[in-house]
Amino acid sequence: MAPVPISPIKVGHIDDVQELRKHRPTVIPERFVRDITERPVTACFTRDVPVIDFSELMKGEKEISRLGDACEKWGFFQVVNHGIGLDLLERIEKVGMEFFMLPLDEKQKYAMAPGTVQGYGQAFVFSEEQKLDWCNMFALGLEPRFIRNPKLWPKRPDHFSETVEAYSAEIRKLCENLLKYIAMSLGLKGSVFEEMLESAVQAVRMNYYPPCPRPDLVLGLSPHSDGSAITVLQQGKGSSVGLQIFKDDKWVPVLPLPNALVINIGDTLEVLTNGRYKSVEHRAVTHRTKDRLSIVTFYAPSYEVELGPMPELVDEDNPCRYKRYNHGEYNKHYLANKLEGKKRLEFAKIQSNSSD
Ligand SMILES: O=C(O)CCC(=O)C(=O)O
Ligand SMILES: [Fe+2]
Repeated sequence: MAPVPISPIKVGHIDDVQELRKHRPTVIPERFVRDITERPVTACFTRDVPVIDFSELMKGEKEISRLGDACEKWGFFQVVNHGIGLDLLERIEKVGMEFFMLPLDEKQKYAMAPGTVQGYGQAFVFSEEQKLDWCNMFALGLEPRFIRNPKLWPKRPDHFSETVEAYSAEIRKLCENLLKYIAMSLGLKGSVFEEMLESAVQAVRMNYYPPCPRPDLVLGLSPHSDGSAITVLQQGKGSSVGLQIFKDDKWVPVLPLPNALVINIGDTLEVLTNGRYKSVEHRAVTHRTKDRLSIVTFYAPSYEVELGPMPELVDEDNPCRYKRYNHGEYNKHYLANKLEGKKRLEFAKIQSNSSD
């Protein structure tokens, strides 16, 4: 079922979760069953993830300071009145869902090769022992153009590619603007991040989580932080509640708000802000009867860029916590390791005795 490996990585047999669900609806293969400590508990700690009104950010100080608070205390927020047409949000969900509903052999024309992250399949699987996520993914590199692999752009469903293009252009503008306001919330010049990221890398990943007969035993997506500067996540309308963030030692669900987009701080922004705005561990859980679609855009620096904490955010009280590195190197490291909380950020950390 997995594509023919070109790399030496041995991932073993990876069940396609939608096919499993179709043909053996009550079976959960061992590779999906999590160790007790990793299993999601059903008790929910509901706390309201901050909501930022994008149209208010343009008006000045007050909302920008709320944005700063959300980045500092949560690392996650939902943005409303973001200016992206609702029809476009609906269209991307429609083509995304239609893609996942195609027959397996059609989707496998775009199979993700082991150890890579573009195409259809399960990313971040590196060994036969590793637990699998109850999820199917489809991912495409978008910008800069040289990261595109035209063979992986699906011919079906109709309008898939043009919808992805239109959607991604809008999301890119939103990312640029959010980074501008995030810089302003730190008292920095609005263009500072944009200048640092240079020609930003943008990728989109659609995650489809079929219902699972035992949501208590599996994870939809393993805990991780994103390697991006920021991530924009659209939760499908009518999808089950699935995204959870790790806050104050508890898993907190992000309850979907109609037409809002979820934004989170990635590892890169944590480094640039010297840990003032931290990336946050998050995961997805499944539901017994409902499925779920999420459409996720990663907005990250150009691979050539050298990164490190900004001098403005380093002083005697805030000593430099991260080394300088080439983002391309970090990206390789990120992609070569399984999803495991914030472990991959260790790459950039200067070891100290402090707790973070
Ligand atoms: O599906 C979700 O809500 C989480 C997706 C996510 O965290 C990711 O794709 O990096
Ligand atoms: Fe993520």
